[in-house]
Amino acid sequence: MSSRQFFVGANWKLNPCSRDEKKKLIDMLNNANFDKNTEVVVAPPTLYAIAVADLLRKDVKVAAQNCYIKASGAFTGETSPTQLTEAGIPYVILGHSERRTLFHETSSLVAQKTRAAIDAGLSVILCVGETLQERESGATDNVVKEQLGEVVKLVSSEEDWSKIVVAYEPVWAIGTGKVATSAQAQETQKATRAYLASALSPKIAESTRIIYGGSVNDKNCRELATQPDVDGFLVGGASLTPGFVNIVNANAS
Ligand SMILES: O=C[C@H](O)COP(=O)(O)O
Repeated sequence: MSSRQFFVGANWKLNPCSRDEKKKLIDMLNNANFDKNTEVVVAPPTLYAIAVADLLRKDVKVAAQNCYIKASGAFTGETSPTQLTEAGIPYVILGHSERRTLFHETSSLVAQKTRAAIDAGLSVILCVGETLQERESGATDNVVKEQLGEVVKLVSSEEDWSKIVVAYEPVWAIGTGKVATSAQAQETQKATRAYLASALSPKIAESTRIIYGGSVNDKNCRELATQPDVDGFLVGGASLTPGFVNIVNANAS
């Protein structure tokens, strides 16, 4: 049994839009019975991050969904990692496939953001994952290695990696209802851990949490959670529903 703490992140993406919806989600989280052994992190839209952190129970942490590589300057529309730290936001999601695809973020930029976020004192949920075409052509492990490899070039110490949670999110499973099988998630996450062992060190590989994201819901989470290299989840759509509580508790006995 691994000593890694189970981790469940809620990625609200660009939701909710109304104050009422936001309040309902916060009430749902504040009234939930969460497994005490699971670390729970909620990523609201950045505009709401401070308000959500103020209203949320203190055993649930808040993440931003993105940040820039610079602390300040003429970068219209961006959020700086230093500003997040100053605002008391401890986590940031970086490299989400929606950012890579819709906003053309390269693995190199994601790596620079990861470096900047850690330098500013943030912890990072670092997303990686392949497209359907890449999976079908047998390129999954290489795609994940390439994405992580850029980060490894800039972030290599044990201390820095203790601030990173790797989220394996196959692009074909995100928001599609097409969850990876537990065998597929385990196979890729095991290979990802093996890559971290060879590129960094066995110690870093053993202690880094590798979570799964992509159509996780309260029905499929328990089976996925049984896999030895699945250390938790990054949840999109289902994090906006009451079923999220069961996902947080997927690893509880
Ligand atoms: O960050 C979360 C992932 O994009 C998964 O989203 P989903 O659970 O809606 O498939």
